[in-house]
Amino acid sequence: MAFPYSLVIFDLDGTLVDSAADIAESVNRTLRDWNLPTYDTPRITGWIGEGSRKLITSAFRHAGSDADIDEVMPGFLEHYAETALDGIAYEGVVDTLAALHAEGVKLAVCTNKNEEFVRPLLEARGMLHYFDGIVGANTLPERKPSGVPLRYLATQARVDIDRTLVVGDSESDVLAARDAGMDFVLVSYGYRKSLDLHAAGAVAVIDRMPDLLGITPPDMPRRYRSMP
Ligand SMILES: O=C(O)COP(=O)(O)O
Ligand SMILES: [Mg+2]
Repeated sequence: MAFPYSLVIFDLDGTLVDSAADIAESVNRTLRDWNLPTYDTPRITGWIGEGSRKLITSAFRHAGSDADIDEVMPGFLEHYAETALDGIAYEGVVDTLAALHAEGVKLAVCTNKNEEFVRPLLEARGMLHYFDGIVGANTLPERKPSGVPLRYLATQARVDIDRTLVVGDSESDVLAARDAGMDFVLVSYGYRKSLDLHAAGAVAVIDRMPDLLGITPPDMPRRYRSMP
């Protein structure tokens, strides 16, 4: 059966690429620079999802520091750049992108990672050439949980919102997809916090990316469905 959407917009961290350990390392290097305590990866993973500034702010506040984050950011972004290419694609991701691409489905990335880190990472994992559109945290005036970057990508791809699917792992993805009025699929393996996967209104919850190829959309267009 043909894939039921014409455009798929993927989240990056925790959806396509497992980057938590590298992000944690860049946070800890920054904490060390400021003589602050460091944290383990699961703890830091809980702060990922709303961009690098929120992430380092959470880390510094938990460490008891009230340092001016404007002063912290340059060093953090340097450490982030040092580790940004280390993320590993989750199992089956590249094959799934290849299968969708071969079917003529357009593909895009919408992430709260800064744009300058996105292309090099996708390139390093052999995925860059599959994507027509890429939006990072600093590409547009608004970022997830706003639906603006998702709508921008659909407009750019000339695909209707009803024919666009969002695939993500966290609260930001759910809120952005709902705001944009787009269907969404959640991966169960990512970096979500308190999100209840099965109550979020997803078209499907998948444990492995290749399962995306078998999803069936609801019969009813999204605007007629009740929201949770
Ligand atoms: O870097 C972040 O805060 C999260 O990035 P994501 O939107 O790709 O999950
Ligand atoms: Mg994510």
